[in-house]
Amino acid sequence: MIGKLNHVAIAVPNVAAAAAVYRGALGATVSEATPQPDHGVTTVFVELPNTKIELLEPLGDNSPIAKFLEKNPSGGMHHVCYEVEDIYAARDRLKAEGARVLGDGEPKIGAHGKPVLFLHPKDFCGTLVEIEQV
Ligand SMILES: CC[C@H](C(=O)O)C(=O)SCCNC(=O)CCNC(=O)[C@H](O)C(C)(C)COP(=O)(O)OP(=O)(O)OC[C@H]1O[C@@H](n2cnc3c(N)ncnc32)[C@H](O)[C@@H]1OP(=O)(O)O
Ligand SMILES: [Co+2]
Repeated sequence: MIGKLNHVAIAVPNVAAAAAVYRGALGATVSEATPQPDHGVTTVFVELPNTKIELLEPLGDNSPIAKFLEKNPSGGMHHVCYEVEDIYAARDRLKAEGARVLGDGEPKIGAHGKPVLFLHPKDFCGTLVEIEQV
């Protein structure tokens, strides 16, 4: 069911500083920062030959990554995103298998303008999993 690794996300306290590290020391191609108010984050994407790194900074008072950063003040690996062909079929299969789909269970439009869902880390080896329909 899951396909390519679309991105690995790193939550950071300051996305501009993190972007400068990737652009400078690591010599990567880095996007501009994009506020994503519906998701409570500001994102920067680092383009790699085979996938992307998503840098995330909290946006607003109820950011879903705020608590993660309290526990990891320097930042840390936050989630992985796998591609799926049909997000509704994937959701229904995951729910049938007893996995917890976060939020109201309805896909939201993510940073790439595609539908995304998140799955509870406790059901996936302690890793927050995002699925994105491509
Ligand atoms: C613009 C969209 C963009 C895209 O790619 O398109 C994005 O990726 S947006 C990314 C930000 N949005 C989200 O992360 C939405 C889904 N996340 C959530 O709903 C929350 O972060 C949640 C529920 C996973 C955790 O929320 P919170 O930290 O407030 O809850 P708890 O402290 O109760 O955590 C429960 C339990 O899970 C552990 N945890 C939390 N976050 C992670 C994580 N990133 N990876 C692994 N484990 C995580 C936490 O430590 C708790 O475990 P416990 O043993 O009970 O302490
Ligand atoms: Co993501």
